[in-house]
Amino acid sequence: MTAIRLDGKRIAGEIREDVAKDVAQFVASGGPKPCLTAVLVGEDPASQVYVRNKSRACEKAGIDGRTMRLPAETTQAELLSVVQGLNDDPAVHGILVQLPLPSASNGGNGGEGFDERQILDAVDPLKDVDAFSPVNVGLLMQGRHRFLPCTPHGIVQLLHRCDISASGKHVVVVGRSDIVGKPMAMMLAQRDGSCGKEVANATVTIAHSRTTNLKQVCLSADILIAAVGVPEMITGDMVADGAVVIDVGINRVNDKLVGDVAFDEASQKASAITPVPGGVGPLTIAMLLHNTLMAAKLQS
Ligand SMILES: Nc1nc(=O)c2c([nH]1)NC[C@@H]1CN(c3ccc(C(=O)N[C@@H](CCC(=O)O)C(=O)O)cc3)C=[N+]21
Repeated sequence: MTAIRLDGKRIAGEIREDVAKDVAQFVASGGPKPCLTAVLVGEDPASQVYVRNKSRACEKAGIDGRTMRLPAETTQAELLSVVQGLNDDPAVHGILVQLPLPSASNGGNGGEGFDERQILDAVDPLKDVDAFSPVNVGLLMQGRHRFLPCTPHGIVQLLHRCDISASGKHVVVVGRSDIVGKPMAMMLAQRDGSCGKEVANATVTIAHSRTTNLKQVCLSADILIAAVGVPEMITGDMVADGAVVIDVGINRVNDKLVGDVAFDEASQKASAITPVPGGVGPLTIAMLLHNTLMAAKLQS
């Protein structure tokens, strides 16, 4: 089988157009211009690229995309007070603290390294467009979400818009991060998904680096979602014939972007697969715009 390429970039474009129309309507009806402020600490080149893409996407959607740049040596207390200031600023609807924060060896927090959890916990849950705050994670767990985390939500939108049902299927999520793996599993297992029942009601397995017999587990997946951050770790022999493969990995290897899936091999087995770049990444940004508009609506 040769897989269909799931065009995340095109679908992200559709979502961004929808958001732009909604923003225009919201503003025309007297709402404030939605404003997203990204806080970028230090000079990590990958983070700079991401933050730049994001602010360009904001402008195109009619959203005020601001970036606050702080030096790596910023202290934990200073960063907390920056977040507090954004919480208190009524003109700011969405706050995103770009991760990872600079490590101790990169001079983060004056060489001590940041307590990332404490920073993320400080973001007002109503402005938490990443959905990283424990309040929003808890609401998601209970099936009464406000914001959905951008990457898993983008994947749900992709499946929905490509008419790929997860209902009753076995989904294997490789990776258990708070940002992707855990919320992804929860969203697909839920009774009422964010796009209706077709992208919900899955039987979900979370696999990870300690999973015994990872290959066999992956081979049992109807839908295989790779979110491990290891370049091309999922090889063709781990993909069942006809499976749908979603690659969340964005790894820079010798100046080239590669996913967590060995794309060419996996394409020989899968029925559908997302490329890297042009797959899940652009959807993450589209859903961030969606959440920013939602934040502006919630606050006005
Ligand atoms: N608080 C926070 N929230 C995040 O959502 C967040 C973060 N921190 N830190 C970094 C990661 C990474 N991330 C990406 C999003 C889109 C692309 C993306 O659009 N990628 C393009 C390629 C871009 C390129 O060429 O470099 C693609 O896959 O086609 C990549 C990476 C969001 N992150």
